[in-house]
Amino acid sequence: MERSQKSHRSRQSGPSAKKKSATDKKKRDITEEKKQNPKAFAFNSTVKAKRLQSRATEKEQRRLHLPAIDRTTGEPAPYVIVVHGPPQVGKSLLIKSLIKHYTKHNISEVKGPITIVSGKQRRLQFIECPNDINGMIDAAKYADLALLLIDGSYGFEMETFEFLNIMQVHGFPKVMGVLTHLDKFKDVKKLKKTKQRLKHRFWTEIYDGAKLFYLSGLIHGKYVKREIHNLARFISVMKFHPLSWRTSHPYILVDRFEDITPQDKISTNKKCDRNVTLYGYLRGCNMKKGTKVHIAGVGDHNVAGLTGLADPCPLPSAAKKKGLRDKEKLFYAPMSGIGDLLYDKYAVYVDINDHLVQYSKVDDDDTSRKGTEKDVGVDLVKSLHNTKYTVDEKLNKSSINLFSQKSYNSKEITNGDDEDHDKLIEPVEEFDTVDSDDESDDSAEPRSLKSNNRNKTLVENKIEEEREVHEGRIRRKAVFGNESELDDQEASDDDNDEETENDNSNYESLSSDEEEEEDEEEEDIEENMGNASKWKESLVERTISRKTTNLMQLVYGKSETKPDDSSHEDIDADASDEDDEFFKPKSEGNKKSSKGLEGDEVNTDDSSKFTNYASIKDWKDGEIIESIRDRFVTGDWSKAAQRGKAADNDNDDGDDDDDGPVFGEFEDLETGEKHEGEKTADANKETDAVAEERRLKKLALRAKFDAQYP
Ligand SMILES: Nc1nc2c(ncn2[C@@H]2O[C@H](COP(=O)(O)OP(=O)(O)OP(=O)(O)O)[C@@H](O)[C@H]2O)c(=O)[nH]1
Repeated sequence: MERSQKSHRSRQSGPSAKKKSATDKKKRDITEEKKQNPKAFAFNSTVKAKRLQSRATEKEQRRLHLPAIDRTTGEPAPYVIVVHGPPQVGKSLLIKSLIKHYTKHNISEVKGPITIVSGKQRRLQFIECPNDINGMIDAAKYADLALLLIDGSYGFEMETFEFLNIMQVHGFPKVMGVLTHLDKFKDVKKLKKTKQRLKHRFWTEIYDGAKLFYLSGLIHGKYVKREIHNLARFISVMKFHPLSWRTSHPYILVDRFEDITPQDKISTNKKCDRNVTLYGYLRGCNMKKGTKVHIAGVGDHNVAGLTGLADPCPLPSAAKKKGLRDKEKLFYAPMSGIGDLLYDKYAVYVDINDHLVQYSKVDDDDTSRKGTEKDVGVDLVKSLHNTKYTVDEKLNKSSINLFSQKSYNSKEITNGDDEDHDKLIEPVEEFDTVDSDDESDDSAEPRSLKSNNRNKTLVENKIEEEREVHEGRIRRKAVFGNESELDDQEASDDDNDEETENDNSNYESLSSDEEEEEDEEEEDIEENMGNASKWKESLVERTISRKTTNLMQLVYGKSETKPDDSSHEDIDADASDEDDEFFKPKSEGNKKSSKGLEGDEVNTDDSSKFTNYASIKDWKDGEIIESIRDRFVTGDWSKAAQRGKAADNDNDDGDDDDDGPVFGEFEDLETGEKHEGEKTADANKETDAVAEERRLKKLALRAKFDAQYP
């Protein structure tokens, strides 16, 4: 038997398909035609299509901005990038790493603004934000982008939130978070969890999706090249939207200053008025001659003259070519001692490299400076050092706190065996001066005692400040109210030996449970971060307590159309409660609420609406409703006293323990003077008759109404 061989399947695509003969091509054309599906790009689901469309529109809207008027003439001034963070977080190192990335130059120290050319059309000016409130306020005024450095191994510190608050006041510039010290984590899972936790917190504080960079550690004392590259790329392409106030006001970030007062003038009078030249890029709009200027931290001054100078760090030539050539990667940092020859109006300066001079703060203190001759540069730096000290001291003494503190009470320890001894002593002494309730022991204590050393201060927006000694210095940890609550709960719920929130490694304890599932993790984060669940709880409570009482129903009885049982019950319960409150002497009401606070049904938001379920009568019972009917205008007042008494007796049965004696008092007030009560009833007989008549009329009206609208 002959079997027909199965023919090869002809190729539909690829190079072999192209080699086919003309007839094949024809065939293929037909099949391709068939393949084309006219509905390929149509939508299947209308819901999905609608969602897609609205998303596209939203994206479009987000991209739209008010047209910004560009008042700048010539080359735009460099964008200012403020690097902010608590002490020792790695600000200088980040600036150094970024400068190295952009310019391929190493800088030994970061002092004052450092200008670099980052692209054909962009210059950047990096500046380290000082660690004091005044410095932060100034930085918030001129920052185009704020890099918020956060010590990942430690968590958020108060400085970050203080700076965020200041920025909110001065017009929020662009903000990016950078997590450092992540190499301190040994456990990968813990690291991951911490990253997530910090990211969510960061998002809550700024906006959902705010950029947060991770710097995983150091290589040869510098941050990882790849990570710095990514960060730099982000900064290079970032769009800066000008803040309206800034665009209409001229301002300068001074990157160099010289005291040009003649020497002889100073020698005759040390406190003479000085002439100072300030250099910097003019931003915002043009500055007029003769206007007064405000120098931050100095005051208002007259400008003797304004001169336009050659750009010390010009943009590369406009010739078309891709990228920057190394030659053009310019930078300018006069205060950091970088830059070659400097020309200005008064002189020409030749900059001598720092390592040739070698002066520093430490040498200064030791009075063994290496330079033998006194020179201006040394003096200048020395004066800068001095200024820095006084500002710090001033700040320490003034102890400004942005967040209001409910309690201020701190302990401190001294650390004898540490190389950072000097650093530690300084703030500790300062602490002594502000301590109100000091329980410190001056003896040298080991660092392991840090946990006892914590001190919590409640701040306004649910961020608590915890001062503690960490790595030989005092740090102000930011602890979030609900986070610590959660910790407490966890500590009490779990039998694990997890540390409580007061513990030193609180931060770690949060992420120490390794058996948790991913989704649980997410939940955990949610609870830690947002106050969502908390506020939702109180919302439900509030809604219940705010249910309006149907007075009409109470006075005129139930209508034909009954609301559903549960809500009816609620309404009645509330109403009875309020009535009780109204008809009871004050002491009774107070007693009730104080008793209630011990119970479970505490409405802490609105204690006036508090419900004591024990004393609730069954208001569905027609008899009980009848018993208070006469307490209203439409009721029969002559019987009111007696009925009231009956109702009260009912109540007495409910809870004898507490209410008994109080009700005696009540009886005294209302019905104790019985004759009087009767007397008034007699005297008002006529008015009662009128009231009765009115009541009947009303009842008739009601019946009529009910008949009309069943
Ligand atoms: N292990 C580790 N060390 C880091 C990291 N970042 C910075 N450091 C180190 O932390 C120390 C402080 O870094 P700096 O750059 O001087 O920090 P700073 O914020 O400028 O400090 P101040 O100017 O004193 O506020 C340096 O010794 C850095 O090497 C990091 O991610 N991991």
